[in-house]
Amino acid sequence: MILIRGGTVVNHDHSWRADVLVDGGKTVAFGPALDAPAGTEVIDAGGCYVMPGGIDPHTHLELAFMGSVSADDFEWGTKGALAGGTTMVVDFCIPDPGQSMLAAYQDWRRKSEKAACDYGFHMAVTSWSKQVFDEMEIVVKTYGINTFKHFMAYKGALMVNDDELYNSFARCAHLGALPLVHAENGDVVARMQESLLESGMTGPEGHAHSRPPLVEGEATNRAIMIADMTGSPVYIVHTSCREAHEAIARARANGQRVFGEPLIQHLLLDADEYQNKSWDHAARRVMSPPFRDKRHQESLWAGLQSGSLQVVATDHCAFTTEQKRLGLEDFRKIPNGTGGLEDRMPLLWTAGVNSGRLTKEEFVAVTSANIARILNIYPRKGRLAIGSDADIVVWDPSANKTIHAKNQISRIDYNVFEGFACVGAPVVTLSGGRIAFAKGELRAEQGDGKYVERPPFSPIHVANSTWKQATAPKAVSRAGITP
Ligand SMILES: NC(=O)NCCC(=O)O
Ligand SMILES: [Zn+2]
Ligand SMILES: [Zn+2]
Repeated sequence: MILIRGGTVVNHDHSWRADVLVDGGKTVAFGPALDAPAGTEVIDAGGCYVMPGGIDPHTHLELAFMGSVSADDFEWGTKGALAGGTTMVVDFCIPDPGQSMLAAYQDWRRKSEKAACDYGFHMAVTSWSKQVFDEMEIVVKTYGINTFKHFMAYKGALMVNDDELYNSFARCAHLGALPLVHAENGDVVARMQESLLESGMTGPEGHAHSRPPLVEGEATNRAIMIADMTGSPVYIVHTSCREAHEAIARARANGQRVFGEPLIQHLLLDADEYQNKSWDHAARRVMSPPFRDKRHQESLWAGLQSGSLQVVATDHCAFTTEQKRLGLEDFRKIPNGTGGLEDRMPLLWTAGVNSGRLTKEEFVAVTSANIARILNIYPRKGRLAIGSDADIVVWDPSANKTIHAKNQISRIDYNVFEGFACVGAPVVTLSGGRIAFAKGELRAEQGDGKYVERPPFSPIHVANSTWKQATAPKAVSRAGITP
């Protein structure tokens, strides 16, 4: 047993002073002054907040992508996560061209055996066929995956067209699953890339110029409207700009079930980085969508404050400088992706809670509770309650941590947040009832994490489909043919 003594318990809707008792991987009791049964390990949480461990629903660990394999695998990615207060990741299972979803799932289960914290998968739909239609049902019913990812970008590789989106969203609606979308107009990006290269722009700045906010705003609108026509809710990953946020906010104001996920990178890092004279510096920051200017960052923060954006993730897809150099001659070949798993929670606390943009309860909402509800694993995850998984972070709001690549757990040789000074960090992370990280020391081992199945037909899905059925066009019943 573990007793967390003297802290303030913070859930997304309420905070109160309580000790927390953990037993057998679950949270079993709360109270103002709990006794420690014999043999109990006591954690002093005086002056600290005791919160649900973070859930990062957007990672790419050991992903074969753009001619390389992302450098953080399930072991190092999840160890970094735990050191930063995140206790569950959801990674994207992406079938190779022509590979069945079932085979891809087996590959991901093999790769993820090394995970040090709990994990789940989203399944990517990269083409449409009878086989895909059939396999989606197995993925939901047998593998416990209730989310399907669609790329509107990466033309010639992962991109799907509107017809495929429509078919897949409709299938998701039927199966009680939620479609996720990478929303950038891949056709337009490809044309802009060609013209920038023809004009002689080969460096990483070309990556940003080929993916302006309009490319994302257009695709976000399109995905949202296609989802509405199929009767499905939809979740837009890595929402990076005002145009995309406004599309989501507008749809929500119209009663549509749409969710938006800004990344910590897009909240904090500027488009200016791509103008840096150092090729390596700029290339290390190449990701899709690219970083934006302050106007967009302010819009994303406002979305988190007002509730029109619900989740902060990382899209952790880390490549070394050497891997980035695959694109030295042509920015299209720079592997897309950045890291952030270890840093998301301290950075968001510092820039969000310490600035007054977010309350500590809203911090819990956007780092765990909201996504747990969207993924239909709440309150097992995303809440401190009796019977919930003991995935807990003891958070010291006065702890100082300056981010340096030389101290990080990630396997890459730099950190896009290098030098950021954080105030607020985990002192202890419990994962599945065990101390995974304490006072700077990582205790979790590879393989400690468990695969988390997620049932379909979340309350959100049920409400949405009930409403859609009630408001669907109905045939007019007529007594006979009128001559
Ligand atoms: N985001 C990014 O640049 N890399 C990972 C793949 C994706 O999410 O698009
Ligand atoms: Zn993406
Ligand atoms: Zn991604």
